[in-house]
Amino acid sequence: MKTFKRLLGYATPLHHYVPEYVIYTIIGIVFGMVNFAMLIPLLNVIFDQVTTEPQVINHPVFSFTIKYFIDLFNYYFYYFINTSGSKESALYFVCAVIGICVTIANLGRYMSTRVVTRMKMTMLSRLRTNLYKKFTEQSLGYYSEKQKGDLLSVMTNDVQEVEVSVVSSVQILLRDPFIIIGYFAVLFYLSVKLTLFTIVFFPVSGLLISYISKKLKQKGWFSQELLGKILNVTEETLGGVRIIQSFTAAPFMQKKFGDVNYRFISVSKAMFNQRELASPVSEILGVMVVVVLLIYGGTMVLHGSDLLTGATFMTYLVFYSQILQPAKNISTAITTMQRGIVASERIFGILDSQVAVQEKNNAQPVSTFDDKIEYNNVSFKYDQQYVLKDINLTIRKGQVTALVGRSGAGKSTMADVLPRFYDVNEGAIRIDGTDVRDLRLNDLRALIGVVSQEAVLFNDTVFNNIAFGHPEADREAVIQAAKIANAHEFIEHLENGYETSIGDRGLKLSGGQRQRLTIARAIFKNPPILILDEATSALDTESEKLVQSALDKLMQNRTTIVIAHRLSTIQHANEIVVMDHGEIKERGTHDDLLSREGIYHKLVEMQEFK
Ligand SMILES: Nc1ncnc2c1ncn2[C@@H]1O[C@H](COP(=O)(O)OP(=O)(O)OP(=O)(O)O)[C@@H](O)[C@H]1O
Repeated sequence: MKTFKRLLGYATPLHHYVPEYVIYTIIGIVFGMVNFAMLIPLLNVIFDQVTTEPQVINHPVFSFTIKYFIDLFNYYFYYFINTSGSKESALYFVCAVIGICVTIANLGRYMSTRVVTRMKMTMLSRLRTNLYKKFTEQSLGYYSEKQKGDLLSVMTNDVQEVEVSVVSSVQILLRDPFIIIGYFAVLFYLSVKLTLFTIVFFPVSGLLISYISKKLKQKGWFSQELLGKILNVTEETLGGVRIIQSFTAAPFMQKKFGDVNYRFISVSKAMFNQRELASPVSEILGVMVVVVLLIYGGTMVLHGSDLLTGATFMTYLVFYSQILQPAKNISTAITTMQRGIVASERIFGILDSQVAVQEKNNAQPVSTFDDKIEYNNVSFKYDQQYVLKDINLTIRKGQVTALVGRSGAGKSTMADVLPRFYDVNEGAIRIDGTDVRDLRLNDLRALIGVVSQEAVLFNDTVFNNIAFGHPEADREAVIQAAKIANAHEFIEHLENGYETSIGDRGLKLSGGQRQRLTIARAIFKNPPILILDEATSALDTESEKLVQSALDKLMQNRTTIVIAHRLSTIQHANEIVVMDHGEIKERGTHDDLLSREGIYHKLVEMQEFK
């Protein structure tokens, strides 16, 4: 219930929808009922129950009661017979009333669905927006624990499930009980005795029918498990065709598959047959109920009860049949609602997840970097094991610091803790003496530019990729950045220049072009501190040169931490920090370190650097 209330909260303010919805729904129900009520005069006319003798009926005095409207109808009914002297004109009149009522009833229903659609769309759009916002704000640690597919599935499937199950169930639960109440009121009006009988009989039979059909439907989703087995055997086979063939094991595998397949087929057959039984069984039971009603009510009519005429009884049956569908709808809505609630809980699970890296309430603004970055006794772990152990490092303004070491040594982690993609577990990182955790998060990140190995670009124009996050940026500044990054020339040759859309993740560009665009993006941002993760994959010499010279220009006049893979970068670094198993093992310049014949020396010997 709490989840449900919270979901409705996403459609607020409810008063924008509820009164309108109630009015349209009532119009739909009332005119729908009037429509069926027209059966009585219609049947009476057709079966000759109406005399053409002139009748004196006075125009009723207005009051907001059912009686007034019945009297008004009767007034006109006989008015037409009296003036034309034929019953046909009454028939036309009744048909005209039916036509008008059907139109109004359907208009009411249509308008009410429009209100629901409006409310539904508001709710779904807000849910999606909030999820997306959370995805952009959630810290990186969260994403290493969660599967991307699961998160996407929440954004698509679960939101859709809420749409299908919760919203349509709510629509039914807000409408169909009123329909049932309304129709029961009319049933009482038509025959109290028969309705008292129905009222006892209806819920008992309804529950019985829904119980039996649910039992039949429920059985057997275990065949999903068998389907899984079929997939497993197939996957195993596809991965091992070579082995299967070389061991001439095809017949063996075919038999293995055949067994699983046979079991799946027989279980599925039984399951489908049983499921299909639900519908005829409930239909037969439903008709039985009507048959009992027919016998009971029919006997009343045959015995000439004053209370029930033939036409009234038939109308009664029509009204009664109209109750069955909403009753079924309500029972299905309650079950489907459960599914929707489970889906919403998954959505709320994400929305409620704690963001590990948060800004302090009294965080300090910062806009410049003046002196140094310090790692003071920094230790960090993702899970159990420390990945950074008691790191102490000072990087002075304007310096290039190269981080080198074997794969898994902790270089990327060193870089990631600076812009607070993760918070350190022990020690502190300070920028100009202030702990990064005391700074405003956006200010801190504005100081730092990140150029990663993988050129991450977005499906947008070249311009928007360079001026990422600043669509209003000055065109000249963007072009200038592209020029410095050696990208201007190739951009000019693109179909629409800076307005060319670069496709999904920049697939329309070459590897080197993508990298130069990411460099242009960093140049445009113009941060004082740069974290550069050098690409390891080789480009062709021409492209490599362009990228390298772009990088050199990017690094000019900046403080750079580079996860270095190129000897040229390392040689020019002011300090090389050699990491191993999360610790700084050696530091110094290239020549220093070579002469020490330690880890660095080995790395160079093993040609780890290009
Ligand atoms: N998100 C994560 N969750 C858990 N452990 C991680 C995560 N990222 C990295 N690690 C582990 O932390 C250690 C250091 O990883 P890191 O990526 O910092 O090394 P690296 O020196 O940059 O390696 P490479 O040169 O291969 O990128 C590794 O043992 C790695 O398995």
